Parts: sequence; structure tokens; C-alpha cells
Amino acid sequence: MNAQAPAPVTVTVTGAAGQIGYALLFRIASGAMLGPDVRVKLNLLEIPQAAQAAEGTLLELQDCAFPLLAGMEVFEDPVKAFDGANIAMLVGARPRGPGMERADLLKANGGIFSVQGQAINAGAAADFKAVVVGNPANTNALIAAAHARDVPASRFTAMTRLDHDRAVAQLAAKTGAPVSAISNLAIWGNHSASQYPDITHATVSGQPATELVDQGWIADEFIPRVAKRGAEIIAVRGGSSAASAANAAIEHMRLWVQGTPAGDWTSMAVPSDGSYGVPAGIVSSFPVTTSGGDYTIVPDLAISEFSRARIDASVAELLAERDAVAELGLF
Ligand SMILES: NC(=O)C1=CN([C@@H]2O[C@H](COP(=O)(O)OP(=O)(O)OC[C@H]3O[C@@H](n4cnc5c(N)ncnc54)[C@H](O)[C@@H]3O)[C@@H](O)[C@H]2O)C=CC1
Ligand SMILES: O=C([O-])CC(=O)C(=O)O
Repeated sequence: MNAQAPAPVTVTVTGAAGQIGYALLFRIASGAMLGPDVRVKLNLLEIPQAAQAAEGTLLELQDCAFPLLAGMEVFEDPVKAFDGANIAMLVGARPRGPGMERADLLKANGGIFSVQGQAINAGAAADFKAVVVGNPANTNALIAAAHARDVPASRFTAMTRLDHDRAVAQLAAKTGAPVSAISNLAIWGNHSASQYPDITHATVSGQPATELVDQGWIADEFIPRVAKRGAEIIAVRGGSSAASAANAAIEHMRLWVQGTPAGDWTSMAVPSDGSYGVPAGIVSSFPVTTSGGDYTIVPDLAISEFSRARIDASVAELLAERDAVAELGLF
């Protein structure tokens, strides 16, 4: 090893023993997220009941002999797990159990994300960046940011790249074009069934997507199919999306760190700056471009009446979630 090689990037992964964690860790260690020349140190955070399973995953990571993997450790203490973290993949969350109301779910996850926000505040690196995958992802990001007072809220984002990829794949299947021909598709709002997958600015091989599909398909098939795809996967697979969610988390962070390609954007849920009438502070999905490790909400897009109504409906749901966690004293 060259003595002057840059220090490895510390990536903290929560919920490391879960199904998304298992699909995520090996690809991060292989260089798929940060590039083929960037060494990584993996900090795996789990609850005590799952820490042994995470230790087992470490053994398998060791057995891969990844040249870029500079260290790895399992933690049960969030303060230790986030100490020096450059990047956090916040996957671990409490799933909805039998008889749990929405407020119970928000409360259980609010407890997790407030503690993790405090731990991030205590010791994360100056260039810290987080993507929240664990549901309800947008509101969990809001809670974590609120408890990390010294870290800019803009560093806490939530994942809607899976929705973005699902939408690209559906549009490709409908038009018969390869996925690589599709650009400028956007997801707005919440990572929930209220999200708005928007093809009004999308192109397929340079041609406006709206010239290739009819409005009936967009409203009655495309939007509900993408928005309810998580439930469709659960119904067909018998378990929630795992490898596709891990892939999207890698893409989210890869694009944030390495930049979006010229002429295209990605979708990320980020704290609103008031753009497009989305109240400031709400963690809502927008089309964003990225460069030099920063992101920018794409400005000045024309928003049709059809789009406006759908963005507003999803934002209303986010405001209701924010009010619910505020009532619980979590935000
Ligand atoms: N944003 C998105 O597009 C998607 C989000 N999800 C969400 O991702 C989350 C994880 O999904 P899976 O991996 O399938 O679930 P899973 O149940 O297989 O794994 C979750 C893991 O998190 C751990 N965990 C729970 N509390 C923790 C804490 N306080 N600290 C550290 N770890 C903790 C559990 O022990 C478990 O190992 C779920 O909330 C799921 O709804 C899933 C798919 C897509
Ligand atoms: O729907 C779920 O429970 C998991 C999820 O967030 C998705 O697949 O988009």
C-alpha cells in the first residue's frame, strides 16, 4: 500500500443484518458505490438481537477478499458506529407489526432516527452525507436531521431512486426503448403511494415521452403501477424489495458523490428550500443534479395543472407526517 494513499471512506450501514443490508454491503465493498479506486471502511450498526448475524456477514465480506475493503466492524452503539462516518446508509427501521397504527410506526422509527441523529451530531465527519432508506423514509430523514443540530440539514436525504428506476423501467417497457434512452424523468413528493412519477419532462431517445404514450396510460397505469410497486413486489415475491432497493441506495449515493451525467438528473428526497411551492424544510422528492458532492434542485421546470395537483397531494401527506411526529415530540 502506498503510504500516501488517501484514508478510506467510512460508510456506516444501519440494519446491516437485514435483507437490504445483505444486498448492499458486498457491492459497497466492491467499489460499486464510490468507485474502483476508493477504499472503504464499513461500520455495521445493528440491534443486539441481530448483531451476531451481522458478524456472520463480516465473515463473508472477509471471504470475498475485496481489495478496496480497508476495515469493517459491527456496532450496537450508534455513537461508535457513526464516529468519523463520511457516509451513512440508514436502512434499519422498525417494520409495521400486527395491530400497529401509523402513529405507532412513526413513534417507533422516530425513536430510532432521533437517537441516530444525535449520534451523527456527536461524531460524523465534516463531509457527512446520509441517505435514509428505512420507512417512512422522508419523515425519518426529517427527524434525524432535527436531532443533528450541527450538521447541515441538507446532508440528510431520503431514497426515491428506487421509484425513479421503477418508473424508467416501466416507460422503457411501454415504448420498447432501452432504459439507457430515457432521461429527465422525475419523482416528486413522498416515498409512498402518494408519490408523483412525472414524465412531462422526460425524453426517450431525445423525443418527448408524452408524444409516445397517451394520457390515459400515464394516469391509469403508469403512475399507480410505479407508486404501488412496493406492494406488488411484496404480493408476488412474498417479501419486500431488497436487491432493487439496495441497488437504488447505491445509485443514490454514487450519483451524489460522483455527479449526475450531463443532460440528465436523478430523483432524491431532500429538505425543500421552498422550490415548486413545497414548504421549506419538508424532505420531499425533487429532480436534482449533483456535482462536486453537492446537489441542486432542478430550477424553473414548467409544472402542469395535472402535475401540480399530484405534487400538492403528496406534499400534504408529508406535512401530515411532520405534524404527527411533532405531536409525538420527535421533531
Ligand atoms: N425507500 C425505499 O425505496 C425502500 C425502503 N424500504 C425500507 O427499508 C427498511 C429495511 O428493509 P429490509 O432490509 O427489507 O428490512 P429487514 O427487516 O430485513 O432489516 C431491517 C434491519 O434493521 C435492523 N434494525 C432495526 N432497528 C435498528 C436500529 N435501531 N439500529 C440498527 N439496525 C436496526 C433490524 O435488526 C434488521 O436487521 C424497511 O423500513 C423498508 O420498509 C424497503 C424498500 C424500499
Ligand atoms: O413497500 C414497501 O414496504 C417497501 C418499499 O418501500 C418499496 O418497495 O418501495
